[in-house]
Amino acid sequence: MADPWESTMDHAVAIARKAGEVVRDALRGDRMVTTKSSAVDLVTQTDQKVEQLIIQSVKEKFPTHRFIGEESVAAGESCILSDSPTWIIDPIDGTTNFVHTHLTVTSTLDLQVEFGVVYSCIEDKMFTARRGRGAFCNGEPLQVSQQKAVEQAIVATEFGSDRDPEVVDKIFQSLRNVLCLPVHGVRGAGSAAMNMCLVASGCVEAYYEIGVHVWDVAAASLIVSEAGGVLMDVEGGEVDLMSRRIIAANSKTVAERLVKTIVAFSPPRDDAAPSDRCEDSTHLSARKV
Ligand SMILES: O=P(O)(O)O[C@H]1[C@H](O)[C@@H](O)[C@H](O)[C@@H](O)[C@@H]1O
Ligand SMILES: [Mg+2]
Ligand SMILES: [Mg+2]
Repeated sequence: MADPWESTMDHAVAIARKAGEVVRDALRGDRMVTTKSSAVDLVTQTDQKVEQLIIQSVKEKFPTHRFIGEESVAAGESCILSDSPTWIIDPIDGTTNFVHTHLTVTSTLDLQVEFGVVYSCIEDKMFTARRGRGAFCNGEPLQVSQQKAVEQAIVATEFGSDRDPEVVDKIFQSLRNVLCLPVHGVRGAGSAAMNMCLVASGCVEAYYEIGVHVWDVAAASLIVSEAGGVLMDVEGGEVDLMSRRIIAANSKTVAERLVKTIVAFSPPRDDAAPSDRCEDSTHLSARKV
């Protein structure tokens, strides 16, 4: 049966590839860095340029579609899912890697519940998933790891950009608990979306994080699910993409072991009123890197 969203997803893949070209070009030049919710929550002009490139390109083809973009929300736009087709965009997931010219940088585009696209532009890996039709990397099918014993697993996580000592303590308590399960290892790609694509690819058994945003995880969530993986809230139950908490695992067994291990807390939700979000954008002076 013909897929009504096929041409839309093709456009998403094409614009993700174009975004990757812009990011790769920017890596060869200077990057002006400013900060958002904390001194280590970085953003560059390239993040903002790529997000506008994506949004303008989609608006031209699909004028009724809505958007939740990381940098648009940072500039004060709402972060509310509507009944209209809504694109959730992270122009650069792994901005800190981008600023430090590390390798893993992705751009993510998600059209809520229909398809997800994550493009890792340095590796030239295009991760895609269409609801009910599987997950792929450069056209090759993806399948999560079959390892169900968490003691034989590698788990991915990130430390986020909140440096409140009480939050950092909870993050480290979780990390300690996970390491002492024990697990074979803990890894972090510096990009939530890339960590989740590693789960979908069977490279690591699970990823968890408290403090991510909906734009970090929306596209890769569908890629994990379509690769046979499981999404769960850190306290168990269905994941809520606006809650800023997620476990993406190869199986319910591994996900439930992590639920018992993680020290849960609840950051301000992405769909909270702007005044209730801790992400009040305080753009400190720009610096060139
Ligand atoms: O690079 P961005 O899009 O800002 O996303 C990352 C976020 O800044 C970090 O705090 C998280 O720990 C990562 O998982 C995100 O990928
Ligand atoms: Mg991100
Ligand atoms: Mg980003």
